[in-house]
Amino acid sequence: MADWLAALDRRAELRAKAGLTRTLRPRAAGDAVVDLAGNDYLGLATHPEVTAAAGRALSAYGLGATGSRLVRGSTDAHHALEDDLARWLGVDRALVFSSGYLANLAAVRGLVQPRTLLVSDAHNHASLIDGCRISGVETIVTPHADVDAVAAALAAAPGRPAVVVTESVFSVDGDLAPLAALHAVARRHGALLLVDDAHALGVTGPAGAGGVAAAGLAGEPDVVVTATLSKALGGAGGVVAGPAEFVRHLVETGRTFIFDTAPPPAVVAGVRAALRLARSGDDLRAELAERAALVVRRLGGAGLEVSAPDAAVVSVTAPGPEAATAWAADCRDRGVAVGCFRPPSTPDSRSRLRLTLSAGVDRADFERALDVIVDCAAVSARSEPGLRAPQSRTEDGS
Ligand SMILES: Cc1ncc(COP(=O)(O)O)c(C=O)c1O
Repeated sequence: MADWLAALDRRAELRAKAGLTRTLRPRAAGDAVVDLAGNDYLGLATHPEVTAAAGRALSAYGLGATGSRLVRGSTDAHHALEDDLARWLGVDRALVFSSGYLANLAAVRGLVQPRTLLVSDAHNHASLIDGCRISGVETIVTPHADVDAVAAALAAAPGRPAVVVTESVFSVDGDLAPLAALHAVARRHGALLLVDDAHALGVTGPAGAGGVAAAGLAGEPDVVVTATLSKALGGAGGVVAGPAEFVRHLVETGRTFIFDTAPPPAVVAGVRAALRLARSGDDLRAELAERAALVVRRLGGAGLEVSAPDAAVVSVTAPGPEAATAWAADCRDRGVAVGCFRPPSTPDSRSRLRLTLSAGVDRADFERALDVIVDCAAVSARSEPGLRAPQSRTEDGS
């Protein structure tokens, strides 16, 4: 075997020894699993209005955008979605990207000047971390959701431009950032606040407008919002939203906008239809909140360690990476897909199952899935001494 391939094999062996092998599992169209692993929070990915809108644009424009918007031209579908996003988020202007990852890279990089200090939460998503890295400026990583640490970092850099970088709903445990407090601290120090609303858009805030809107910060001139269009909106793509001058700056200088093929018009049109449904989806959001509380009652009641039910993401602690893998595999064998998060996909050394809730999953299937997760924890506990066996069902069956 060539040297470089042998070196890769050795690294794969090390990952395997640490229980951190990643493998691709098959997924069939319309498979019958109960999906607690995807991010289709409102069940809009398959909504007939969404797929019909995408189908019409597919017929009109074809499969792909065929180029970046600056080179190939900017379709009505892209502009219409951006106008709707800007109105929904309460900002001047929005710009779509072909993924949330690329939107975050552009947003962070677009906000920095040579002397800028970035202050980034320790639990931030990889795309924000990479945005800080490619920006090439000093980055201080502050302990998770620690407003005092953010204040101290800003106070230690008087007179320097600074950006506080955070998610609103953190992607691994679903907990909320203290956005109002972070904004107050940022403003006191003349810093900007960049918020990734990926897991909040459509799920929290007035008319589902996300965590920034929920914190009363929509349209603030020192706040920039990013989000993915691939979770509650059920499609693909990302958005950066904020002051018109900043969006113009990204159109003219954002490398992941300029040098990337635009998101396909069909997806953009589908996402726009999803946005209309998400805005009026208070009933879906109420259902999600009920389900999150039910997870905590059922799994917490069975003695499992569960994160706070703040949004549509709830994590359940596993004793280690191998136990997490076995637990998730057992669930899958019984028809329930759950996320299995192990280092380095976790912000700390703790492995978890991550349950992402969807109002689109049948309620009875969802409740049965919770029983499966508890049962499988018991099975895994027998083969893995570190995993605490759950207690029996609570009396009210929740
Ligand atoms: C918090 C957060 N930001 C950004 C992204 C990236 O979005 P996309 O999948 O559209 O690239 C994700 C995950 O998908 C995420 O969880």
